[in-house]
Amino acid sequence: RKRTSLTDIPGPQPESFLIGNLAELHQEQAGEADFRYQAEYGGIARIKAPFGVDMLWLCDPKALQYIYQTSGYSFPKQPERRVLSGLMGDHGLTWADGETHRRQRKVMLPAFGSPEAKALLPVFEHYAEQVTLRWREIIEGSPDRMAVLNVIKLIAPATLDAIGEAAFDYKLGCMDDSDNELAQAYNSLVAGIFASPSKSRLFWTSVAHYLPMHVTEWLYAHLPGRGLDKARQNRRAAHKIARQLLDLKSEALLHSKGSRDVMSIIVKANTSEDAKTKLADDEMIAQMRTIMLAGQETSSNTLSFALYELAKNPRYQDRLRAEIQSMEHSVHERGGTTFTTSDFDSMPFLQAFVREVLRYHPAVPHNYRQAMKDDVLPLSKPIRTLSGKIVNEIPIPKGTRLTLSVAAYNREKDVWGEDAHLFNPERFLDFSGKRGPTVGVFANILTFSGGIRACIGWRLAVLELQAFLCQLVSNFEFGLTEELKRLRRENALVMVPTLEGEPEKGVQLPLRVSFAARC
Ligand code: HEM
Repeated sequence: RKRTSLTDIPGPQPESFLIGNLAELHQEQAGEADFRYQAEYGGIARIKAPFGVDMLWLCDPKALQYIYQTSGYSFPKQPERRVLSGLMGDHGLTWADGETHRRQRKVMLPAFGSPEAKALLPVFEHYAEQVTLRWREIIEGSPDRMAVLNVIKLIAPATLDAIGEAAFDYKLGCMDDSDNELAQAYNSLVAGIFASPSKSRLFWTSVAHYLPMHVTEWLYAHLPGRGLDKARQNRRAAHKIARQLLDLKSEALLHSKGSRDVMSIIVKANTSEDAKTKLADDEMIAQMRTIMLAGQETSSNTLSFALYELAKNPRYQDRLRAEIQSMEHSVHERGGTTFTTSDFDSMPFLQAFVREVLRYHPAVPHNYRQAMKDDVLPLSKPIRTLSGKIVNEIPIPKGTRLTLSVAAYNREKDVWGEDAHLFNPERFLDFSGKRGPTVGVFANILTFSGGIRACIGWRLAVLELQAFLCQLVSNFEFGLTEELKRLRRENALVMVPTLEGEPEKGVQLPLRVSFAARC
């Protein structure tokens, strides 16, 4: 009854009093409900949570800028979402809020700057090469020198190994041994836990915010269930390795042998903190698990969708390959064997393609926040309320729950042009630079989020995508398969590719792969 001010905002009909609009947002493919709301209501809509509670859904650039950038910590994550983050990454950075978040992020930031990311390029190039060698072997042994590969299943262990080495200077060995405990623990992790949620699961996940957080945490730690078992198994496997790594890093630092991996830098930064701001051992372990998850599923899914777009758009595939192979010639001419980050920067189509993939296929389609106090959201475009008023700001009461639509912002026509729903890398080639308010941390795309909670690893992610794409596109040609007519962009907190009718098989993206011609 208190939340009367939201009732005047137009929005979609809820499916029922118990489930509100949650089913369409989470059971349909990622972004589908969002695109409908965007087309019908513009940048903001009232949606319903269980028990008829009003929430806001939004993709309005000015409102998003206010929430992510301007308001500091005034829009914390929703508690039930934090508990899910805790399930996957303990009390690490994706779980933390307010002062705890500020303290943790300060210790972690020095490891994620531009020079630190650049120093890790050889790691990504190495694992991209390993994937290339594997695929070569498979294709050479296949009839007609063409194989249908479930690319995501083959890329995921490589990106996990890459993050292991980049973040911890440790060879996890998931590519060599798929029975490896850690490889198993991360195999189809988010899809196994969060894909295709039933209505009852959506209901309980949402109403968990009526319970104190520690009670929900206890329930997740003890309730039976295949998804929860998978999360607990992941926790055990990740903790075992994280504990060993933390001891190794601390020992190395004592002997002044710290290396350039992310965790060594964090361990070092932590030693300069005073007792009050220092991260405790369990927080350090939580960061390691957070980085393993945040840095792996997102990258392998994005890379897989990138290969899918190339298969779908042979013209872009040819153009990208020509640019990469021509740059390879220049590298060889100067006596080099691998690309540098400046080489990547000198490939305009690669830059444009990576941006367009990130825009079009955001690995995290929604962010969830709530208002810590009564507030007013500014809007880029006025809306007409149900009572007929034209308003360009929306007063919201303390506690209002917000679904921030990354998927829809990335398709905003005012920002990206009339063809925003078209996959078109060329938009980034002649883009004038005027896109409305600054929202996202990279190219103003919201995929890495923005502001004080923006993805800390975005530079690493972009480098990794570039390194893998250069190797794979230079060596292989990608084509579509019949199965891809059933491709789903599954909303499993992280967006993952699955095939309609085969949810039990987990992530799938079967492509025809053959050797690429050399120009
Ligand atoms: C394509 C790849 C990636 C995408 C799309 C992505 C996306 C995101 C998004 C949307 C958030 C904000 C989540 C929220 O506020 O609820 C985030 C946070 C985070 N990401 Fe990434 N990420 C990627 C790669 C990486 C990599 C490679 C790392 C580390 C090596 C990483 C580490 C983190 C961490 C630690 C956070 C928490 C930041 C904070 O709350 O302060 N991510 N990421």
